[in-house]
Parts: sequence; structure tokens; C-alpha cells
Amino acid sequence: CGIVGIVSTSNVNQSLYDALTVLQHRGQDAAGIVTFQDERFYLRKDNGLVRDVFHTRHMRRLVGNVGIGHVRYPTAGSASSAEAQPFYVNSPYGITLAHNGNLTNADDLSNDLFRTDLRHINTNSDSEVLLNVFAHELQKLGKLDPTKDEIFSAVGAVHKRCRGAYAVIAMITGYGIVGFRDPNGIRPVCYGERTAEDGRKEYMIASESVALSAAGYDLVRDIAPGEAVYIETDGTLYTHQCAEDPHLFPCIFEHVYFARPDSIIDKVSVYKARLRMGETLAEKVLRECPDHDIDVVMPIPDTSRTSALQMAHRLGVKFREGFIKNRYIGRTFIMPGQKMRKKSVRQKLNPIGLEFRGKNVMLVDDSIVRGTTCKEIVQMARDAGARKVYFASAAPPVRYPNVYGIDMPSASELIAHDCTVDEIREIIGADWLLYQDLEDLITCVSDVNDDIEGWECSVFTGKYVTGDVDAAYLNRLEELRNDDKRFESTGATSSENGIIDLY
Ligand SMILES: O=S(=O)(O)CCN1CCN(CCS(=O)(=O)O)CC1
Repeated sequence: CGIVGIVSTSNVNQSLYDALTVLQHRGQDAAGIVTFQDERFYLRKDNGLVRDVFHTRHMRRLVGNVGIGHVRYPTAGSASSAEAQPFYVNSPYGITLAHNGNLTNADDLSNDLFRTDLRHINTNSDSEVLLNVFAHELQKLGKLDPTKDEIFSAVGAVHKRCRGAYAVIAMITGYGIVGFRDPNGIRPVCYGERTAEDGRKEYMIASESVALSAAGYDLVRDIAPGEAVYIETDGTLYTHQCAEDPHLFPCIFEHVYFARPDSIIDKVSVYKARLRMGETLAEKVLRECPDHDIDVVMPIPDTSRTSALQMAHRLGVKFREGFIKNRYIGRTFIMPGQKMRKKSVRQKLNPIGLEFRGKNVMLVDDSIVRGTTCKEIVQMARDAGARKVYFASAAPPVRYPNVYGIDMPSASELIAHDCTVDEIREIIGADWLLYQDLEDLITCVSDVNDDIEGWECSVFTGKYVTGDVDAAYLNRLEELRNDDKRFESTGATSSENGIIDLY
């Protein structure tokens, strides 16, 4: 998911819309914007892409110089529009919240909230739980006019109670916005500033730096793990470290394919990381097979293009765009149901025959998750006349589910969960399968920022940095996903109020 928040000296609706459009790659399932003016706030959210959710009539209603926005894609929760964000609670003050990440103790928190506070959580979304914990902790302080001290105290309490990954922007109606990041800094969030004509400062908080530059804000810096940035309506900005024991363990998968290449996350250029991933892949080829017979290196559009280019350069072989992508088909890996996914690969990619005929082609993708689209693509290359089809993954084998907010299938659906590399090669039908080594991937994103203590790479290692993800949690996740799969197969949809209607 993608989050954005702005405190400006003029209407923010258009800037929020533009920023969400730039963050659309972080979620295509739903979008929402909320702004406030005087004591009232205005909310528009629904399923769909940014350009589909907001029409002129909606934009006209989103008045005010302060606002937040969110783009969502389905993680564990259901895909109903009830889970679109920002979420809202009326007490205290009227708070709306946008969250990227996932809480690993949402169920316990939800029960606590009902028992201690009679707060009813109406969706399966951990973001609604997070909002109610924040609201509860703020309410406990009982101040009529909250200052930065109350805000920072409530964030500190959130750090104590909420476990998992979260990059959050909350808007306190009439007062301002606060952005904060989990104590491990797993999900990215940064902030920028610009000076209005009248000389006053304006601020934007966003998941990726690319959203700032698109709106004319200069990147100031990333929000540190555990830190909160509070910006009042008059543009006064406060920051505070709210966690007891913060460490910077950013999610390495942002660099694999999740973030945009033109973003800088925790001072690491995503683009440069991907170039280096191509470099280390090429070095592995030269190490393992110095007399390789690769004729041409081809990316599987889009994210692996950068790595493939550098890999070809380092190997001294041709780089060719052998596959052309139809940019108007949604991404395949998050569409529901296996059949849909298979169909859309053929719709989405088309080979240019002359680049394949009689050639030994090395196809490069950013990662192999299910193996379904890779298998299709290898077959397409053969049908197009390739002599040999080699396959390289710019990421190591994805063996474990992600619990920190990157949409991954359950362990049983991960092709590398219990297969050797050669078994995977067999399944996808390639003549050679090459994976990035984890040490190399880490090298590609390191030695830029000394504050980074390590990387959250549980999908590759099965080690979860928050230390509370055990087999029981993963099994429950598996069941939950299997339930979702069951819904998909019967065509049932969990509607807003949870009543199952078969269509
Ligand atoms: O960001 S982009 O949309 O450009 C590419 C995203 N990337 C493409 C490759 N898949 C794995 C295919 S499969 O292994 O699951 O078949 C992970 C996601």
C-alpha cells in the first residue's frame, strides 16, 4: 500500500490525487482521500484505481489545506471496499488514518480493544485496529486541545502495543497530521518540504520519495524507525523518537520489485540497487558457467529491465526487448484465481519472433514467486523459436510468506517453499535456472547508509525481525489464505457486512 499526507497553504486535493497516482504501483485495489477544512472533514474512498475512484464531483468536495491519501492492494484481509482506506473514528477529535504494512498481533489487539474500551472493529483490516489503538491511547490523555506531547505519547503507546510493520499517516481533524514508522523501519516513509509563494513552509509525507518530487516537494529525509513527525495546520513541524529500542531493518523486497526505481528509500537508490543486481547475476553466470552460450539477455517487463540491461552489459552480450508488454492489463500476480492469472500473462506479454528464432535467450525477471507466469513465459519463448531458454531471477528463492505488508501467496503456493532450484527449473521448463544469491542481493543495497543495521528478508530466510512470528502464526495465515482461496473458487465474496453472497 501507499500513503501520503500534506499540510499546505492552499487546497491539497489535487496534490494528494497526483501523489496517489505516482504511488499507484503500491496498490491497485482501492484508493481514498480525506481532507479537512475548519472543523469538518471530507472523505472519498472506494475500490478501484485512483483515476476511477475520484471524479470531478468528488474532488470538488475534498476541500481544505490538510489531507491524507491511501492506495491499497489486498493483503490478508478481504477485498471488499469496506477495507478501503483511510479509516475513520469519531473519538477523539475525529481521526482518519492510512497505513502501509501489517500487524502480526491484530487479533489480540482487536479483542483487547473491545474488552478494555468497548471499541468494535468492523472489518478484518489490521489498519482499523491500529487506528483504534492510536485513538484509544490519545483519548486516555483526555486533552481538549492535543499538543505534540499528547500525539507523541500516543505514538509511543502504539509502539508498545502494536507488533509488525507499519508506516502510518493519521490526520487529527482540526489539528494536523502525524506520520510515524514502526520501531524496525520495515515499511518506508519519508517527508519533504516546499516554500509557498507567501514564504510559508508546506510539508508532504509519503511512502516513496518519488511522490514528493512529483508534487514539487524537496525530500528532507526518511522518518527514522520509531520516529513520529507531527505537522500542525499552521505548518509547524515537530519530530520525536517515540520508541524505546528502534533499529533500522528495511524490507529488502522494496528493492526487488515493490518500489519505483526512481525512488530513494533510506538513502538507497532503488534504481542503482537493480543495476547492481544485474551485475551480480552476471558475475554468478561467469562464475558458474564461464563458457556459457547466451546469445541475448531479455527482461520480463517492467521491473527487471534495469537488472537485465546491466547483466547483458557485464556479460558483453546483446540486450533485447524480446517481450512487449500491453501496459493496459493489470498486474498478473495479484489478480484473484489461478485461471485469471494464466490468461492475463498471454494478454499482457507478446514475443517479437525475430529476437527469439534460433537463439539461446536468457530471460530475467525480478523474482519467482508462484512460478505460474514464469512457466508461461518460458513456453512463449519456445513457441517464438528460441533454441535454448535460460531463466534468471534477480531475487533469491522466495521460500516463506511475507507478514509485513507485501502481498505474497501462502507458503504452500510458493514454488520455492519446498523445491530445489533444479526442481523449479524443471517445473518452469527452462534449460537453466539462475537465482540471485542472498549475500549478493544484500550487497546490492548496502554500503550506502550506515544507519541500516540489517535487512528484513524473511521471505528468503524465514527469520522474522519482529521476533513474534512463529509456526502457529504462519499456520493461521495459511488457513486464512486457504479460506480466501475457497471464497474465490466458489465465487463467493465477503460483502461489506461480512454476509457471504454467492453470485
Ligand atoms: O512490478 S511488476 O508488475 O513490473 C513485476 C512484478 N513481479 C513479476 C514477476 N512475479 C513473479 C511471477 S511468478 O513467479 O509468480 O509466476 C512477481 C512480481
